[in-house]
Amino acid sequence: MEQILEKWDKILQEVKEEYELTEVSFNTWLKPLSVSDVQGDKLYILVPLEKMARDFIEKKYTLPIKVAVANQTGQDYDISFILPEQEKKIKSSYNKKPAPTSGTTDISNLNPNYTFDTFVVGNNNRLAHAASLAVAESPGEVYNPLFLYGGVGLGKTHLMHSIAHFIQANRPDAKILYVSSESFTNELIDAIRNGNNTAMTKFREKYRNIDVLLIDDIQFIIGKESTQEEFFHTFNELYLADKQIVISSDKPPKDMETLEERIRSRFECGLTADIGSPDYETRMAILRRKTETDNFELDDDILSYIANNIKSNIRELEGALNKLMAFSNLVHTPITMDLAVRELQNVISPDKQNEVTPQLIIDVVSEHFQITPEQMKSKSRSSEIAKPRQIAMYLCKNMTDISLDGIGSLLGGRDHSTIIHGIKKIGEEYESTEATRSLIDTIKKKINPN
Ligand SMILES: Nc1ncnc2c1ncn2[C@@H]1O[C@H](COP(=O)(O)OP(=O)(O)OP(=O)(O)O)[C@@H](O)[C@H]1O
Repeated sequence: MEQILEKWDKILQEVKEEYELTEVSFNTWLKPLSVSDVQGDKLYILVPLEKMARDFIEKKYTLPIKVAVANQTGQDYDISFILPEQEKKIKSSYNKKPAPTSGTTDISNLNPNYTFDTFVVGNNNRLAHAASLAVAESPGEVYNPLFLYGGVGLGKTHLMHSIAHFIQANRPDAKILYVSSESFTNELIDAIRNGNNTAMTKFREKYRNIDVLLIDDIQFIIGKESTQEEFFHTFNELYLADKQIVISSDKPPKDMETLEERIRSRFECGLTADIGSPDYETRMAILRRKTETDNFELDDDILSYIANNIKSNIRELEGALNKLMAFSNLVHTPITMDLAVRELQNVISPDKQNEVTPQLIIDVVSEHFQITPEQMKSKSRSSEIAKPRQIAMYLCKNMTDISLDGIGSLLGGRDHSTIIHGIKKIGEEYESTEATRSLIDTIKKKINPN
């Protein structure tokens, strides 16, 4: 809540600038708005005007504000606009919710949209997804602990919330606790600060009297001695009682250098699954699913433009789409490629997307065939490697100015005649075979969507 309050003026300014609102529109619709409350991932915005105005603001500004809030705070919120007479009711109903006590389920902090149904499975997350589903189906029985790791914005939290939702739906009696390692630390510090045994006992009861504990972003407890110590005992107690533990982190246990050895070895005794960067197909599938869910029509070329230019972070991928949706909603205009390029210029660097280099071609072809660029450069003559290599030769010749010798040296020091042979072979297949033509065209689009 504090973070949003602090940034509120900036959030409104961002909407104003992004959508080029006039002073009159800004002063009439946005300026009167204020933050009423934040409850979990719900942001309540107070509209001190009549209902009609509220409805208009809701229709026109929900997405722009959602995007600006996400940009300014790094978090996604569901936005609700409320009238003054609703404010009291919302606050009191939330406050009535009992604070989680020992042994109760506390998943009020889960995002309802993060479920297995909305999670797109690709090569980058197949193991992590399968392991999460297995754990959700049989908590405490298969992989314990389940340790999920991967870079920023790749779906760790989404999978953890999916596990919690699934268990809650199928085992309503199970006591589930989802918490970030920061909250765990803060609660512990509060209990210690309280200085009495009751506070500490309460803390321990809360964390040790449950069936499933999901701790997100465990890397934040590293180096905090008393938190590590407390976590170690919590972990042991749950583990010995066959209770399910799911942990996420930005790196695997072996790379968490300052993590105590005894904790590291506990982490490694279950299953460790990583989530990598999504490939082009997965990025497209995620974008398509989101446009379907939000009922937003967007040309495949534009989706492909986004998928080609935002590669390593799904949060940013979704952010780009949200931006286009907000824009289209606001100006009631279908999004064309030109508009998309213009609107996303701060997210996607225009120079980058046009620059087709031989290295980019090698990377994209490798990714397409799921081999590594090193394999492409290797001596291997197996058809799984040789064919992609020849395709890379052909594309380098057709899409860049590089010399034949240059292609040869990039592809593992191959001589001139090998490169000519490869280019000729694929060129002939392109002319004579429909399948090769469509394959090459698809890869070309991945390399340069324009
Ligand atoms: N495979 C996927 N299918 C659909 N949506 C996904 C997928 N992976 C990630 N997302 C979406 O991307 C966004 C970021 O994911 P999430 O918050 O789970 O990332 P994270 O790995 O926990 O990031 P961080 O390291 O910042 O905590 C979320 O909106 C999530 O729903």
